[in-house]
Amino acid sequence: MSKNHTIDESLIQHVLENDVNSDSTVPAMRLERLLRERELRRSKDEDFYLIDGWGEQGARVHKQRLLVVANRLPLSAVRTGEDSWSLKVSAGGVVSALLGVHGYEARWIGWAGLNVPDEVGQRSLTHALAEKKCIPVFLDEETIDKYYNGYCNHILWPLIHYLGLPQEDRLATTQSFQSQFAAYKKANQMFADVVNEHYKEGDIVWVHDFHLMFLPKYLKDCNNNMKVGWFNHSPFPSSEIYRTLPTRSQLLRSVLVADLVGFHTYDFARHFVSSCTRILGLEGTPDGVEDQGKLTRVAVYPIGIDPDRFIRALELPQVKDHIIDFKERFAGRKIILGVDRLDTIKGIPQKFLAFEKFLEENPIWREKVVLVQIAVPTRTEVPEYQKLTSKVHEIVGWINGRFGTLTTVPIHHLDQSIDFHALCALYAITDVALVTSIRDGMNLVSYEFVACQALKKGVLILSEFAGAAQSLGAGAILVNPWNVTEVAESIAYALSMPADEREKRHCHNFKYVTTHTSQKWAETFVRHVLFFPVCSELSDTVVEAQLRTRKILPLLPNRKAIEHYLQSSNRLGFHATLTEHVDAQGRRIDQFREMELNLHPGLKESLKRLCDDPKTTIIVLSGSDRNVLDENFREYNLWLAAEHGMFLRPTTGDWMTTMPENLNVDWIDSVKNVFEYFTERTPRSHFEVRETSLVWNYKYADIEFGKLQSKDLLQNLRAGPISNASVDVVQGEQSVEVRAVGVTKGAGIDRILGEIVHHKNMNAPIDYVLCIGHFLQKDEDIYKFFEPKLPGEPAPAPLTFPTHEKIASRSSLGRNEMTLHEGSLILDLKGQNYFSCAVGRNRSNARYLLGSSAEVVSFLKELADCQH
Ligand SMILES: O=P(O)(O)OC[C@H]1O[C@H](O[C@H]2O[C@H](CO)[C@@H](O)[C@H](O)[C@H]2O)[C@H](O)[C@@H](O)[C@@H]1O
Ligand SMILES: O=c1ccn([C@@H]2O[C@H](COP(=O)(O)OP(=O)(O)O)[C@@H](O)[C@H]2O)c(=O)[nH]1
Repeated sequence: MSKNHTIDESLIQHVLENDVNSDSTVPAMRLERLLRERELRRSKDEDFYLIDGWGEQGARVHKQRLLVVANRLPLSAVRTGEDSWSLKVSAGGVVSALLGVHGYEARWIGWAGLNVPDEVGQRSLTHALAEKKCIPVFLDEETIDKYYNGYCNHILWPLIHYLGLPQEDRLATTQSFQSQFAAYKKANQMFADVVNEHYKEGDIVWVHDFHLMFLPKYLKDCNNNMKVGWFNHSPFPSSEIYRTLPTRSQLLRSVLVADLVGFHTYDFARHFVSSCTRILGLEGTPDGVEDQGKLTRVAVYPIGIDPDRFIRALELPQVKDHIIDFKERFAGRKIILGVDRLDTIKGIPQKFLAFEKFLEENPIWREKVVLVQIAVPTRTEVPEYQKLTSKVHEIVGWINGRFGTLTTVPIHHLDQSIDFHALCALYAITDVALVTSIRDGMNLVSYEFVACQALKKGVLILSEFAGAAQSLGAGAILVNPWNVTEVAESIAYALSMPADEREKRHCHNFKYVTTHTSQKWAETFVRHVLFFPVCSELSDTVVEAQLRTRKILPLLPNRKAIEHYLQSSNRLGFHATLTEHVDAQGRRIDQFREMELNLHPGLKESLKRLCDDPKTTIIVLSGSDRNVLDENFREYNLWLAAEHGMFLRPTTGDWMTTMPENLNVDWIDSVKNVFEYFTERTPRSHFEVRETSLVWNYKYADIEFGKLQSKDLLQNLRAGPISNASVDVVQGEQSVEVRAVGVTKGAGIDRILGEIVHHKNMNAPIDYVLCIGHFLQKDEDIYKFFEPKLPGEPAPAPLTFPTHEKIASRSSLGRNEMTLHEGSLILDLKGQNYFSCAVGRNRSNARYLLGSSAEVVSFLKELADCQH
């Protein structure tokens, strides 16, 4: 950090301390000017800035002190003399993300990356780091070896990334395992000691990652009032893998002492909770893990980057110079970029093998493309990493030897880290970024690439095993890195992708990356350590997944349906397909227009005529809520039934509820959280919250991606919010709906009919029913309701008017005298005056089929034209 930087900061600090109190907004022009200057200076001096004690926007001063505790400090130290040090920004996503967080009075506690055995060294390094608000934990050589190289990187890291426990030399492994575990605990205690030394009452302690799973326990053992959050940056594997770890229970129990436990994705959180339930026998709830009344909250906080830092950097002269230089160097060739720590989880060999396959299959590209791979050395003392380095070199040599020429090599491989400016320049000029992690907590390289691509709009090929696949999957090409053929084909596709598709994909991701920042991630997590909204407890799940079918349907015999209609005198019509996503001209709205439901314009006139016939009662029965129906049908003389019949509105009059009194809807908030999470990560998906159900709809999203996301969403619902709730999960073609048990259109109809008969004072049975709809399987019980007898089924009990009391108990309506004899028939369809009709779906419990909404429109027009 430059000298100017320090003066600048202290000036701002001075203004803050003298002009404002802790809670007020700072309007002063002076401060604004200083902030602008600081921004300008930051963009000039990108070497390093740390969580700096106040808001990036400069609007509000937070006095919240935060102790960030991570194994690695954001600065790694290199000794240049007995008491002099050079500090360099550490590599890795945790550091990058946390460097983008502002607004806290923060201190970072961690290891500086080397052993400093002597007192002079420790004192001078402590001093040098203090300027950057960093506090070192000094680990001795043996602890570093056994804790960091051993237990963390040889045992835990491969295990949580699904690579399993080390298997070679079982006896030695077992012996070293025990001493490594002891060192792990010792190191955690050393971190705890430093935290305790610097802790002030009211601080929040934010512990990061799998290196420090014992820390929450050690801290709380000392001071139970300390607020401690633990966030895991890596995957948490399925309990089937995790349970192989000999020390599995102790680690889980220590983490559970924290006030809040966070993960990047729902999958990781779910795996953690199920490990606690299966291994420790504790109870998993929608909010976390419960142990004898004590709840540890477990939640999802997907990390982000500081996008502005990258966007601003592209304007810097140093970056522009790099861009010119790289463009010259790689002139005439498309650039594929890989940026990874040289880690076993990053799938670097897989990436090279896929690239080799691509070159093999696409000779025309051989001299027109280069794969630039930045492989940042990491954990170089660990044998697996040493083996990986040799393996990677061998593959690079092989491919370059095979496809290189006297003037070009296909793979430009660097075993080095590069500086921030060069990295930004590389991101900006890249055509295709290639991320092939075989497992990755998130993968921030993919976010950084997107942030730097506003001009070029290059393609991101992203492993489906990276946490980032859930957030950037809509714009990326998702691949299985083990499938080299698929990756090779994706490279070919990405290199020749049309500009409009590139742009569309890039826009999805750019929007996500620039709105889901590391700042927001940190603010949400820290706020939740202090306060967390707790959901209520749930019971019983039912999952409806398959569309069960009866037969292939015949087309609706229009003539016959109309003839019977004309002969009848008390008709009932049900419709559920009157709304469509259409524009004013009746054209179906495409993916990139508005998503509001509108009454099909071609229907308006005929619907009006049908509704106004006194012999006909029309009911629109929908899953939508009351507002949607009011907006579309206000002007018509028909009945509206919203939320699958839970609410009913007569032709004239107000909405009433037909909802059973004991209906449990306590689960709605927790389901909403899951829907919100997936909606944010699935562009063009949306969800609706109603009083008795919620629907997540991905009809307008990319269908492939929507399907993938819906699978994840379902798994996460089942494992969490609805694991014990009285709900039905109904999968539509492109939707997932969660409803209170028993809410179906068929169940609704029973109550609705009673109301109508009563309301209209009907004194003759209904002698014609037309029921048209595109129903989910769950709602197809409506067809059966009117069906005298389905083939192979026993005849249903005849439908009669319910008693006065029965109706009154089902409804909130005030009641007049019944006009028909109780027990007399409501329906008199004679088996032939019933026309149930599915729309656009071949297999259904309906009797007939209409091919599309347009066919519904033309049939109803025909019907209206025939009546007088
Ligand atoms: O400190 P090292 O041993 O050199 O390792 C570097 C970091 O690697 C891991 O990063 C993870 O965090 C990223 C940000 O959340 C995430 O995007 C990535 O997928 C993870 O691998 C590790 O978890 C960190 O603790 C290390 O510092
Ligand atoms: O030479 C380099 C190349 C990359 N990075 C950074 O390393 C981080 C890698 O984070 P990611 O989440 O992708 O994976 P991790 O290394 O944390 O597992 C990114 O922020 C990169 O900008 C770095 O510091 N030096």
